[in-house]
Amino acid sequence: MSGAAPFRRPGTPRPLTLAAAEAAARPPRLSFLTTALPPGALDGAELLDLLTGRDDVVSWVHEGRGLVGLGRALVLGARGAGRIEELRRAWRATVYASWWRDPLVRPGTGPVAVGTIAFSDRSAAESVLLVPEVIVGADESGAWMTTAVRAPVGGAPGAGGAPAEHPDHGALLAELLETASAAPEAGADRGRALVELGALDEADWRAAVDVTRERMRAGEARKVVLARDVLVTPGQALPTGTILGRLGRAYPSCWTFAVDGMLGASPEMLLRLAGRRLTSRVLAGTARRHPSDTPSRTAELAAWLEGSEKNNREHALARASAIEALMPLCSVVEAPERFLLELPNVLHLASDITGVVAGDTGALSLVGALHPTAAVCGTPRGAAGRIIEEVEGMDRGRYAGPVGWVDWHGEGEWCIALRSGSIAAPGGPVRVFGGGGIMPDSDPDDELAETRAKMRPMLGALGALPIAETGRK
Ligand SMILES: C=C(O[C@@H]1C=C(C(=O)O)C=C[C@H]1O)C(=O)O
Repeated sequence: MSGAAPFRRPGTPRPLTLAAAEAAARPPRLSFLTTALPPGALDGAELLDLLTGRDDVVSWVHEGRGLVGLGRALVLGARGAGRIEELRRAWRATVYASWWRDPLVRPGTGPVAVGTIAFSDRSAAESVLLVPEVIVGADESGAWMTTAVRAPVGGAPGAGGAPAEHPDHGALLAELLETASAAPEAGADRGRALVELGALDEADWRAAVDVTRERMRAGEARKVVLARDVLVTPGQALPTGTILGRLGRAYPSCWTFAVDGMLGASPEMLLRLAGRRLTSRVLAGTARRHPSDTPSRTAELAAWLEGSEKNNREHALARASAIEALMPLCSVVEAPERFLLELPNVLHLASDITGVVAGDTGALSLVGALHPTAAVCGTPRGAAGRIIEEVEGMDRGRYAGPVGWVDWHGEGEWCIALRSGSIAAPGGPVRVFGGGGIMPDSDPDDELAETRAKMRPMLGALGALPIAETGRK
């Protein structure tokens, strides 16, 4: 055990856990209260500092802004092919049945649920939408707090109903800041982390790449994204919030996320929907780099990647399939030239696609339409999905699935859960994932090295890399 108690305010009832289909039919009633935090209220603390030393946390932080949360007021769960649609309906019904007060009305204020969705329709892993008991958010205009509690029985639904008792936001923030400053320093690792093989060892994974190449050469698919996993036991029990702080400091331009034990620092924004405007970032095509590379070495790598025929083909397939998926949903789609995205562990070919969503399609419906993209599954989707299932030898769980948040009117932000791992029990071992797009002319050794580079953010945060390779500051 990590020694850090999960967040639980005295007197709060057990979290309400419901199957999404049941919640859609008989929605739970929550009460949400958002208040602005006064300027300077965070007292110099970063959002992720509020999670240090804690388990049962949620996170969605990019360049120091976003949402962090604690506890669970409600958990909605679903499995199978209809999981995203069931969760969407359940959340919509919950919002309709709930009371809230939100004087700010900005993205991320008011009722918000965070979610993590299994990659495959056939996964044994549950897909969830979770409402934290407390959220602290920050954007360029300031910070806020939202609390969620169960609504009293009898009040009318909707924003006009009876408010429930909410904790005092000022006192709650003071308590969070105090616990954060008392939490042990996140820097040093005491013991050595143990890294064990996952579903396939390295030789078997290279053989899986071989088989995949053969099947592609025979015409079965044009691109297939294969992944592998390792099991990491940190040298000391690490609370989830402590791991997140390390990820956020080492990879600030990524989205440091955590929902229900799935956590990581993803560079790939599946979609952001705000004011009907949609943004989606497609990453495909990768060069590995080392944190100690000189600028001229990085420039060489960048030139190699931008000129690599194989990587450009791989990127073009992923980009085209994202545009194709968005066209029927948007009145306008724009896809400017691809660019180079630099991260501490890898360089990627990247395309930022923007659009204006037609009608009232919400973020979760768009997630359902886009997932799984060619960047994490392949082209054509059906054939690539079959090959993955047959050769990868594992259930991906929520790895490479959508992770993000949705608000009261269906807008929100969703990434693809990459550079990630899953924790089954607080303080316990972490299953870390990494994958890469396989093309008919891929080299299995290169692809294996690429998966290692993509595991580096998580391995570094778990103390399983030499310190020089962590990118940690
Ligand atoms: C599959 C992963 O990454 C994806 C595959 C990429 C590639 O093959 O070049 C690049 C970015 C991601 O879309 C992963 O990080 O595990």
